[in-house]
Amino acid sequence: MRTRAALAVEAGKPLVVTEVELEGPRAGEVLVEVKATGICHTDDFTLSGADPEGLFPAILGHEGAGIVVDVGPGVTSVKKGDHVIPLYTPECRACPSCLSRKTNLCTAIRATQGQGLMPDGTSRFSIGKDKIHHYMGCSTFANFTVLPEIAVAKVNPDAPFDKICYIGCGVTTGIGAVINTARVEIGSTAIVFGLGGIGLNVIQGLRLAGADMIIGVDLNNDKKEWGERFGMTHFVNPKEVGDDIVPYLVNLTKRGADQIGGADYTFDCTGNTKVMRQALEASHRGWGKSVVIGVAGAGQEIATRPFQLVTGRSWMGTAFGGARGRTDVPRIVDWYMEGKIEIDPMITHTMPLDDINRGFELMHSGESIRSVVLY
Ligand SMILES: NC(=O)C1=CN([C@@H]2O[C@H](COP(=O)(O)OP(=O)(O)OC[C@H]3O[C@@H](n4cnc5c(N)ncnc54)[C@H](O)[C@@H]3O)[C@@H](O)[C@H]2O)C=CC1
Ligand SMILES: N[C@@H](CCC(=O)N[C@@H](CSC=O)C(=O)NCC(=O)O)C(=O)O
Ligand SMILES: [Zn+2]
Ligand SMILES: [Zn+2]
Repeated sequence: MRTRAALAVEAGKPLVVTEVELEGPRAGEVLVEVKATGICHTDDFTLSGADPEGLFPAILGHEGAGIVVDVGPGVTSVKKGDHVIPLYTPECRACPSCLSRKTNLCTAIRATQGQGLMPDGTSRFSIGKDKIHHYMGCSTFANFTVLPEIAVAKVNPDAPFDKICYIGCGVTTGIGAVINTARVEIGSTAIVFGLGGIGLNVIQGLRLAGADMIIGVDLNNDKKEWGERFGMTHFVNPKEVGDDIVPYLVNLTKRGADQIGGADYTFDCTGNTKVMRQALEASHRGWGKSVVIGVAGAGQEIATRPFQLVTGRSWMGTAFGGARGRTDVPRIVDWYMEGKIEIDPMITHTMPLDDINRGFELMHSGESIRSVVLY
């Protein structure tokens, strides 16, 4: 069949909307009609050329929702007509990682996924004789896409595609980082660096978890109102604080008899390695946990004095908020349907596929929280 798609032709260039050929699902695969897809900063990161795994030409996009329209031989867990969210972190429930119960990082198909291929080592997308790479196993910037069965979560069919697509990455990553990775307790203090599509979901996760003090840090003052909308209690713009934001934040988090300061939990949602260091060092001596969510470009490294770790701070990271996709994503969709979490206000812009590059421009200018492409 043929499908419309936004093609990443080469690094640093706008996407090109065109028709591509799409082969049907093989054994263990499903064909999905994508109804909506969010544009995440990670799509921009890969398009920029900063991703060591970036491949071109490729069909990017990993934050979608749609309907199963065909299944290949042997598929048992979903059928035609099911509403699904593609999973860039699949859940096979059989690999050593899934069976360990210690991680959500299923390893069943990670190698081929990183090469832009389906698990059998081939691509379903092409233009003429030229192969097009898949992306993060999802390629939701195509109206139709093929995914492994283990990489789709079946969700409530009443849930609106244009909102729940965001659960395919941003919502789950932010809330999951708080609940699954940091395991924040009621009454905690927390600092969130970067109040974009991920950081605001960390903030709503902290509100759900019952954190007392939720400090948001962003260079853009417009984000103050956004943070407050989802539970932030204090806002700090580093440009207004002076040379070093760490002592400022440590001082801000001094409470009662505890005059050491530092937050119980900190989260980097910027992808900036200097900010990652600030986040670690602004966490509490003895027990502070600092979670790296942001993705940094090829060649970048984090640094701190080992003494920061010797004195009890932990540096940790999270992919997809530690969520096991097929198990946890349907539950998060239900939380949305039950009004337990908010999504609608964060989707600030929608557009047809033809205007997808505008979604990237809105991200660059800081005007959008999330742009969603509607097919
Ligand atoms: N680990 C994971 O599973 C995931 C990681 N990510 C990554 O998370 C990061 C955030 O993604 P989005 O929220 O979609 O991006 P975004 O572009 O919507 O938001 C980034 C925010 O950080 C702020 N910011 C930038 N530099 C800053 C600095 N030095 N100090 C304070 N604030 C600063 C910006 O003003 C903006 O508000 C990206 O690096 C993205 O690739 C995204 C999804 C999943
Ligand atoms: N491919 C990159 C890094 C990209 C990355 O870290 N991706 C995150 C998800 S970001 C979503 O918006 C992730 O889940 N990583 C785990 C994985 O197995 O890919 C690189 O090579 O640095
Ligand atoms: Zn993402
Ligand atoms: Zn697995």
